[in-house]
Amino acid sequence: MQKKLGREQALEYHAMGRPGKIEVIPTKEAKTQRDLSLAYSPGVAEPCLEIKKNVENVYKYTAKGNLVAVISNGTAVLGLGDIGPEAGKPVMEGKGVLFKIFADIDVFDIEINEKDPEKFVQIVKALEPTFGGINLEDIKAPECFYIEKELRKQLAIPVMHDDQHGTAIISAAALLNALELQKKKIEKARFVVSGAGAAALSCLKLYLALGAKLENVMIFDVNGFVHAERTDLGETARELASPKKRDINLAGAMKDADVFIGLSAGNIVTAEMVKSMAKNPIVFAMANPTPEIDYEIAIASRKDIIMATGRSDYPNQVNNVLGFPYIFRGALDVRASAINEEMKLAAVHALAEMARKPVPDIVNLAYNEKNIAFGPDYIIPKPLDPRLLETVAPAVAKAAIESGVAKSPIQDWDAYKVELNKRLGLDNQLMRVLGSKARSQPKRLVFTEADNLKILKAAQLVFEEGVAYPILLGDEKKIHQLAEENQIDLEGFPIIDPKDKEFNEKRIQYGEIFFKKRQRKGVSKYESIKMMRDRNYFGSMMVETGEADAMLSGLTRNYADAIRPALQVIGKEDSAQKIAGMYLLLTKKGPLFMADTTVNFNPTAEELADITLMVAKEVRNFNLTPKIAMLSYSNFGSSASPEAQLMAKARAIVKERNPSLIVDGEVQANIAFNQDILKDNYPFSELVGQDVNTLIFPNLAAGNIAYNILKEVGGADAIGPILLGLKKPVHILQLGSSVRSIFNMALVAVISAQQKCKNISTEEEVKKSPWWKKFNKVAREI
Ligand SMILES: NC(=O)C1=CN([C@@H]2O[C@H](COP(=O)(O)OP(=O)(O)OC[C@H]3O[C@@H](n4cnc5c(N)ncnc54)[C@H](OP(=O)(O)O)[C@@H]3O)[C@@H](O)[C@H]2O)C=CC1
Ligand SMILES: CC(=O)C(=O)O
Ligand SMILES: [Mg+2]
Repeated sequence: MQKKLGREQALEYHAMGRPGKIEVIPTKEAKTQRDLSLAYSPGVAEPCLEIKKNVENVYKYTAKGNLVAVISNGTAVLGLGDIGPEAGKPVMEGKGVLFKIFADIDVFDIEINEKDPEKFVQIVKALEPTFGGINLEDIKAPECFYIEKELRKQLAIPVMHDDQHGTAIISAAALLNALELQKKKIEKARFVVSGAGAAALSCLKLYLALGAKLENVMIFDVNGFVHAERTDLGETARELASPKKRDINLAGAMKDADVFIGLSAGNIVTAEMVKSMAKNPIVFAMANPTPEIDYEIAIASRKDIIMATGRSDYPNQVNNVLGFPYIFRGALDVRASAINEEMKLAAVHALAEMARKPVPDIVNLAYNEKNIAFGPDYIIPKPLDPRLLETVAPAVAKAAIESGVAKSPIQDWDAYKVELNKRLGLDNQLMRVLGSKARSQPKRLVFTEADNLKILKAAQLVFEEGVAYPILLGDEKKIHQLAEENQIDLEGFPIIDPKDKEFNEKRIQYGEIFFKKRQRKGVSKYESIKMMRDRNYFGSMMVETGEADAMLSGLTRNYADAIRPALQVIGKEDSAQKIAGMYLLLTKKGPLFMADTTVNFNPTAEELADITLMVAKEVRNFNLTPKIAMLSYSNFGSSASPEAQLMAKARAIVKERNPSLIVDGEVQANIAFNQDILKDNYPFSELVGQDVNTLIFPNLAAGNIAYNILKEVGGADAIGPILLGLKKPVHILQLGSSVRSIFNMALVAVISAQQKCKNISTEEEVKKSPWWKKFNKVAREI
């Protein structure tokens, strides 16, 4: 149910906070006077002199080895044409983001105001000392061919024009698989290529290297059939042009063709043309953002087709994001002096083979599919597949070594793979897993403060991301006005104002249920019904009665007021147990779960044990094994104070109740994370050899202070508070949370609803459930 993005959202995404998508972050301490003397003058002179003595030392003492320039002059930006260097900058920044998140490569995006190829080459050449590699991007043909050829000749670092070779590599991998599935031989296949630009001609060259025959190829550009007698062709187009002039157009050429390759412009191919192709045709319509033929039209035109586009919203996305991060990763890691044909072919085969292997669950989850498997709808790996890095980068690195362009060959390939996976960042992976898990079974989520702009934006986001079906509580008029003022499309979500007379009956029904629960706790029937005018009671009751699956509240209320209704209406999982609050911190070292940060001020050892066991259960919900440190200011009995003994005692109770849980303490936080000290001084500890991911604090003050310091000073993202111990998922947001934090909490709420409320799971069922039945406008739109 993922929705198309709106213009406003795209603009707001780029403009919000610090404009643009990137910043520079120092990698060394630079806080004290000493740090500064090392980072800059006088200390910095030492690496300068070492590099002066031997220029190769630049890789040892500077960021060059992991730094790629994404360079464009904005003359062929996506399929938008010559829009200029400034207008191309968002694409180049975006590419920087993809390099970073998929392969941990740092990027400076450089937009150059120069169309003259010779001058462009001179400018880029002069940048060589700064970078470990150069990714040329969105430079139009035929200039791009000359520019890349010259730079490859003149520079000793890898240079790749991604629109040419990235596209060629990915589409070639997809083509090999499609040909196999369609039982066609590349040598015999008849190709029609639409476009004679950077991408199209390079793709064709690579297909020829893989066995395609030029005599079986017909190329078309904006002026029609590309043949040797034409005088308007660039050098590369001339090389590949048909030797004979023929009176034929695209439609004529496509008759009986086996393969159509489109890298030109949108909507230039018709269903009739596809119908006229040979049996089992392959159609790659890769123009962005509009393909040469619409996916739906193409697949409706015949059953035996294999169809791919450059878009993420259809199967078989042939897009260069599958290549450039990993190709450069492999090239940088062996200090390759170029990206040569061998390396490109290695990437092609690695990608093609990867698509034939069974797909891990995390990929199925990420795409909300049950069983992605090699076949007509899956001929190329998916961009969110975490195996791409450990598959493509080593293949490229190996080919660089074997073809003699690697200056720093890799010795230990197993260690290299481990290093690559570390680069992916556990926190990124975790967020992807959470997103995927939530999307696999979206739930109905009540937002009690829907007359707040941040909540409305978050509700829109969770719906668009396919994470949840929002139910909005609040003043309907106010909500609509806010939505209108801020161009938020409410998609017709149910809007319920519990105070409205329209909901009299519902208030009575909920009030009676509530009265049964609280009648001996000092609440009268009249009061019970009246209390249902309060959105927190009403929302909690929706969850309690199964008319919704989870609830988010608290953005504008104090914690105690927000949590009370949930406790009274829904109650605890186990009446004897405590409830507790946990935070998930996404730190540079990976995710850290911290408790209790929000509910229990001074828990006893028994209560701490309860909290620890609840946290352990929740950590497993995140697909992680809890490795728990019970924190204090002393280590394993080094202090006899009651405070220190409290944590040792809590740990003993936990072990008694769950002997297999990895948990130890009392221990200081720094020791819990320092394997050397642990091994040397406390070899008996269960934490030796374990990456601690869960911290239990002796009291609320310590936990709360610690997570806030990590967040504010350490720059960690905080998700929480995640309320533990309630029968059904209700989470109380922090006062003033950002839209992103609310979204993250929605993921958490949906995931726990998946465990706790298995009743509603499919879109069909949601449409039938009470609030949607009532608001049948939504039922139509979901
Ligand atoms: N899916 C992917 O990963 C990628 C997709 N692309 C897409 O491919 C397209 C081309 O990009 P690129 O090669 O960099 O750009 P170029 O400007 O280098 O090439 C565009 C080519 O398309 C031709 N063309 C334009 N309109 C038509 C038409 N109506 N009929 C036939 N040919 C036409 C042009 O002809 P002429 O020269 O005569 O004007 C030119 O040969 C873009 O849409 C781009 O988004 C590009 C890279 C990667
Ligand atoms: C994907 C890409 O690089 C392009 O469309 O230009
Ligand atoms: Mg491009």
